[in-house]
Amino acid sequence: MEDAIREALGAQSVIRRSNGLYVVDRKKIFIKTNSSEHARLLCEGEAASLEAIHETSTVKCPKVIKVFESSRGKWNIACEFIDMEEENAAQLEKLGEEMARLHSSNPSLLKREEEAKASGDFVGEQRREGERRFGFVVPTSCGVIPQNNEWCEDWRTFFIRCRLKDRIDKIIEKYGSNELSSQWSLLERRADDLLRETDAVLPSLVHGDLWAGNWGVTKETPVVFDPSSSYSDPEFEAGIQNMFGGFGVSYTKGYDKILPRRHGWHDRRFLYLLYHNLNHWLHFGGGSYRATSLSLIHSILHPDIDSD
Ligand SMILES: Nc1ncnc2c1ncn2[C@@H]1O[C@H](COP(=O)(O)OP(=O)(O)OP(=O)(O)O)[C@@H](O)[C@H]1O
Repeated sequence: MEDAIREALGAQSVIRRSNGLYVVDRKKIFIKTNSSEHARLLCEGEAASLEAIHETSTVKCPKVIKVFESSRGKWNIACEFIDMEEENAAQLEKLGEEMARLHSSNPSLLKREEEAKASGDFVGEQRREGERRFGFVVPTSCGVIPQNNEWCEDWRTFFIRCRLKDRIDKIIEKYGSNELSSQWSLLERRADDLLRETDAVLPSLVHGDLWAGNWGVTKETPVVFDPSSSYSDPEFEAGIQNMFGGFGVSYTKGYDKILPRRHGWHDRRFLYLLYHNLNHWLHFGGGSYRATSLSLIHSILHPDIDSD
C-alpha cells in the first residue's frame, strides 16, 4: 500500500501510523479504501461529495487530495487528516447551524431566487431558465449500492424516480417482493401528492448520509465525513437521522435558527424515512427493514389510520 500511495501522490516517504492514518512527506493524511463491486464509483462519488461540501465553506469536512487505485479493484480516497475528539454532544447545536448553512449555500441559486422574486414570477422564472435541477454530477452511494443521480427539473420527479422507485425496483429484482410490486402505483400517486408542495423548493446540497456515525468534532467545530451528496430538498437530509433516533432538540434549535422547517414537513418525513429503510432492505435483506418499510408504506397510504 505504501508504494501505491507514494506513486499516486508523488511522495518521497510514506509511513503507516494506524488505520487510515499515514504520514506522507511528514504530513498526516487519511486514506479510505474500498474493494467492493462498485469501489471506483463509491470513491469517486464520495470524493465529489466532499469537494462540493468543501467548496461551500460551511460545515467542515475533509479536503480531498486524490482518488486512486492501489491494486486491481482496490480504490482509495486520500484526504486531509482531521484530528477529532471523542465528545461531540455539546456541538450538536453548532452542527445544526452548519448544516442549515450548507443547505442554504447554493449562491447562484440564491441569486436567481432573488432575481425571480423581483421579477414577480418565482417558479415560472426558474423553470424557463432550465437551471433549477435536482441530482448530482456523479452517482453517490449511501452504503455500497450506487444511487441514480440523474438531473431532474423538480424534486418530486427526482425523489420518486431516482430514490424511491430505484430502490424498490432493485429490491424486487434482488429479493422479489409482491407487497412492493402491488403497492407501487398507489405509493407513487400518494408520494406525488405529498410532494406537490415542494415544487417551489430550490435544490440544496445535502450530505445524504448524516447519521450519528458520520460526524465528529475538532476543538473548534463539528466535522462531517462519509457523504453521499446530491442537490435535493433539504428536508431529505433528516431521513437517515430519523432512522437512527435523530439528533435531538439542540440540533433542531441550531438548524431552525438559520433555515426554519417548512409547512408540511411532518407529512413528508415518512417518505424520506421510507427511502432509507428501503435502502437498508436492499443492502441487508428483509427482516426488520422490510417490516419497517411495509409499515411506513401503510402509514403513508393511510395517514388517517396511523398518525403519531
Ligand atoms: N479525514 C479524516 N481524518 C481523520 N479521521 C477520519 C477522517 N475521515 C474519517 N475519519 C474517521 O474514520 C472513521 C471512519 O470513517 P468513514 O465513516 O468515512 O469510513 P467508512 O469506511 O465509511 O466507515 P464505516 O463503515 O464505519 O462508516 C470515522 O468514524 C472517523 O472517526
